[in-house]
Amino acid sequence: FQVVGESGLFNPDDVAYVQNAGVSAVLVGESLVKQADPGRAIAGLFGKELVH
Ligand SMILES: O=P(O)(O)OC[C@@H](O)[C@@H](O)c1c[nH]c2ccccc12
Repeated sequence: FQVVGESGLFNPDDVAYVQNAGVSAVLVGESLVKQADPGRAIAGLFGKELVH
């Protein structure tokens, strides 16, 4: 089965933290809907800049 990390993930450190704890997917809500540019916010969460 898949373990999902959810809630309270606001930055790349948070995502890395739950990944280190063994999750294979993340569910992010608040930190994305508060961003003006969700695509960029997703890229930022995973430590990548979007090509533009
Ligand atoms: O906004 P956050 O803290 O990133 O959380 C996202 C998500 O985990 C959360 O919205 C959620 C997970 N399961 C739910 C079920 C119903 C409503 C909301 C949720």
